[in-house]
Amino acid sequence: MQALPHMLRYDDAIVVVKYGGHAMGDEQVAREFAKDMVLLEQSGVNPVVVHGGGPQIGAMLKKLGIASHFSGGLRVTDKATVEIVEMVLCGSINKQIVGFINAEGGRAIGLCGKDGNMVTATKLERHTEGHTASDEPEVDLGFVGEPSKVDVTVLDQVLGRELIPVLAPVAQGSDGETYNVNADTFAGAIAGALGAKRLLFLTDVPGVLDKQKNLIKELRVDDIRGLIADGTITGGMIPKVETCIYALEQGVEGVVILDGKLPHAVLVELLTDHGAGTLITR
Ligand SMILES: Nc1ncnc2c1ncn2[C@@H]1O[C@H](COP(=O)(O)OP(=O)(O)O)[C@@H](O)[C@H]1O
Ligand SMILES: CC(=O)N[C@@H](CCC(=O)OP(=O)(O)O)C(=O)O
Repeated sequence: MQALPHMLRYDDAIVVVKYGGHAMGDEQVAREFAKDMVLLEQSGVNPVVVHGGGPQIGAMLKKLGIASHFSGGLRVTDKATVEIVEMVLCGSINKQIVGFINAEGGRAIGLCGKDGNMVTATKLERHTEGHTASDEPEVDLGFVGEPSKVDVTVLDQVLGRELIPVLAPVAQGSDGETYNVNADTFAGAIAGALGAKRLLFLTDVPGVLDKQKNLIKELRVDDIRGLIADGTITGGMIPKVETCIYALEQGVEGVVILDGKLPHAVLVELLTDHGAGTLITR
């Protein structure tokens, strides 16, 4: 009964769930995640899954003897690397998640940004090794893109028809090239374009932590800027909270960062009174 008011609140709402590569490491957890997506869909919510796969791309590149490194949290992506990124994200990972959802009785449809011109990317033209040091050498990230246009026509066709879209963060550039897009950024662009009620980031920490490593349950956009400035938020959490700010500015009502390894994290967050992670609002 505790879930009922929450189910009413999310009835027919779009919830974008970004499922990070670290969170999906354990098969049992991935199957539980798939079950949660089916339950949400059956409860009248419209879940849209955007998955990552950084560690899995890394493992495949290693197997093939292709060296890989990151700059400012993004993978430097040459021609050979982008082929593997597309193979791993749009191929094995996307189809594995689709399969897990289908195995739980759902009907998933696996797509990437290229399908129906959903996400068009432009080459990300930045940047220096660090986030702030201007004297550091410029790094060419190669085929790393940022979404420049989102066309939700395909998703509009899919949502509300008992289908669960599962999206891989690969996009086509207006130059015809294939681009590797950070999955957080991709999820933020999709959530913004769909006017999602919630954007959930499933990661490997309980949420945004303070300096004493305690969970911060609620944050406003202005608090985030302070936490970055004073060094509380660092590393991979920076692009994540920057995406939160972008999505909120695009009209998403609330963004939650939570631990994807927690059993049924999404259900606890959406359908219980206490929630599961850090809720970020405007
Ligand atoms: N204040 C903070 N609270 C929580 N995590 C933080 C914080 N600052 C930095 N981090 C780091 O951010 C990481 C999450 O980002 P990332 O590794 O990119 O996740 P994902 O692979 O799920 O996208 C955490 O594992 C943690 O090491
Ligand atoms: C440009 C860039 O860095 N792309 C990421 C795409 C996958 C991703 O973002 O996966 P996680 O969410 O698991 O980190 C990469 O190549 O690893």
